[in-house]
Amino acid sequence: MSESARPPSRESPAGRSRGGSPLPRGARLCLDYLPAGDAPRLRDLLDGGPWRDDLKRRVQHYGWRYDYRARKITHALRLGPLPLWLTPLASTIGDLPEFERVPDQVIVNEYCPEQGISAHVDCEPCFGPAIASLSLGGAVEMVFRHRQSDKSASLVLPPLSLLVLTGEARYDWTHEIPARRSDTIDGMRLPRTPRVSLTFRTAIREP
Ligand SMILES: O=C(O)CCC(=O)C(=O)O
Ligand SMILES: [Fe+2]
Repeated sequence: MSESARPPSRESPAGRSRGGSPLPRGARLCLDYLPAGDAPRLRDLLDGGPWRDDLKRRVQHYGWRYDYRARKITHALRLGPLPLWLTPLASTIGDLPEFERVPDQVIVNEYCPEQGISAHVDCEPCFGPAIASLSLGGAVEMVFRHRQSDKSASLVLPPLSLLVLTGEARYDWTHEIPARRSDTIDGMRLPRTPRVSLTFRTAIREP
């Protein structure tokens, strides 16, 4: 991972998701967050990583293993510090204004066409108030649904972008990636291609 100075990244148009409904407050998409030249090495490192296939999609856990069933992280699930190749990225994400400290937990999700992630709020007692997902590979649509109303919004996550969720977007809205074969992006039906995301979080440890 290059540690070269990162140019200020572009953001998605102020607070608007596709279709025009406002993005949940506290959601911010940084376009071209990862320099394109850093992506191939990251993809190679992930390809050779410790994939787990206990879900419908393949995942890798770093820092702490997350127990999807019990929805918690315990001392027993500590995997150790993030690998060295992830630490420069974790520390630049930790410098974002939304983060109080450097993320120490990362989940890598691999989505083949027709795979998604169902509507959820990232575990509230397990992880801190800011969450950031870096996208690699094919673009997908993420859908947000307000937990107390029928409001929804959706956003295309392009490769190299970083989605940061805090506040209402983190706690009051669910997010999901519909399991589909294609997405309609800018009026065009685009078949899905494999996508990998890395989600950075700060673990809240058991006392
Ligand atoms: O793949 C993504 O961008 C989101 C992943 C996600 O929501 C999660 O791991 O909790
Ligand atoms: Fe999530």
